[in-house]
Amino acid sequence: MTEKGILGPDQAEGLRRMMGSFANHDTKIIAITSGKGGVGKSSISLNLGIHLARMKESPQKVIVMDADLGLANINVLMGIIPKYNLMHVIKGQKKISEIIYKTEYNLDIIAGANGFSQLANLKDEEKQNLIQAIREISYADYIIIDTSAGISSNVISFLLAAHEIIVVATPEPTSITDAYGVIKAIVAETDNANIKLLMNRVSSPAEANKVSQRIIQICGQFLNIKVENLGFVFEDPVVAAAVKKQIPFAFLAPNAPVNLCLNHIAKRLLNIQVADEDKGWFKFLNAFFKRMPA
Ligand SMILES: Nc1ncnc2c1ncn2[C@@H]1O[C@H](COP(=O)(O)OP(=O)(O)OP(=O)(O)O)[C@@H](O)[C@H]1O
Repeated sequence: MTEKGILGPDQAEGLRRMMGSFANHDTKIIAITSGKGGVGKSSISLNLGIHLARMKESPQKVIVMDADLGLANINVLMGIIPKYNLMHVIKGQKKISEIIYKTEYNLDIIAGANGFSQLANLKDEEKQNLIQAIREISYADYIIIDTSAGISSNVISFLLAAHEIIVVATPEPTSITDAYGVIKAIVAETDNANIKLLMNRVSSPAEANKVSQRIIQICGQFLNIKVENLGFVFEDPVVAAAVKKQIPFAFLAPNAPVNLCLNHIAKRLLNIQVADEDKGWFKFLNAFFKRMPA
C-alpha cells in the first residue's frame, strides 16, 4: 500500500504497529479532516466534541486536539489562550498531560501552535513521539483530532493513528473533488481505514444526500472503499455569530438547526437511537436522519 502513499513504508508500518496497542484502553480517536481548507473542520470538531461531552443519554469525556501546527484556532473559537500548546510537547518542554486545558464547556482541549509554520512539517521521530504521547492519554472516551486541511505527511500520520476518520466537505465542486483526493490518499496508505463523510453547509437534506451519495459511489467504484454517510450540517448564520463572540455555537444557540444536526451525528457515533421530536420541521428532520442510509 505504502509504495503509492506519502509516508515511507517504515513510517507507515511503525504507525500501524503503534495502533495495535491502542487496544490497551477504550479511548477512541477520531480524526476530522478535509481536502479543501475552510470547510468547517474546526467548528465541527469543537462543537461535535461538546455534543458528545453533553450527550443527555451518555455524557462522554472528550478532548479536542488542535493538530493544525501552522494556523491553530480551536482555542480562538472559545476565546481562551492556553499557556502551553503542542509545540511545547514537540520541543520536549512539556508532557502532553501537562498541556491539556480544562474548559468551562465540559471538554478538555489540547491547543495547536499558531505561527509555527516553519515547524509544521514534523520530522518522522517527532511525529512518532507525538502520536505515542496521544496514545498514552487514557482517561478520555474520545479524542477528536482537528487536522489541517490537505494531504501532508503530518495529516496522513494523524489519520493513520485514528480509529475513525471523518472527512468534512461542502457541496462546492472544489470541496467535493478535494474530499475524494484526501480519501484516495488515505486508501493509498491503508486498506482498513474507517472513513465517514460529513457534508457541511448544506441548504437542504436532499442536497446533502445527493452530494454525499455521489462521493460515496465514486469512492466505492474507483477506490474500492466503503465510505459511511455520517450526516450533514446546515448552513447556519449562528456559526459565524459564534465565531465572532468566541463562544461555541453548541452553547450559544443550542436549539439552532446546526445543533440538531450535530446532535444527531454525535448520536450516530455513539449508536444511540434518535428519539422522535414532537414539533414542526424538527420532526421532519428526525425522520430524515432515521432514514438516512449508512
Ligand atoms: N455550517 C456552517 N454554516 C455557516 N458557516 C459555517 C458553517 N461551518 C463553517 N462555517 C464558516 O466557515 C468558515 C470556516 O470554518 P472553520 O474555520 O471551522 O473551517 P476549517 O475547515 O477548520 O478551516 P481551516 O482549513 O482554515 O482550518 C468560518 O467562517 C465558519 O464560520
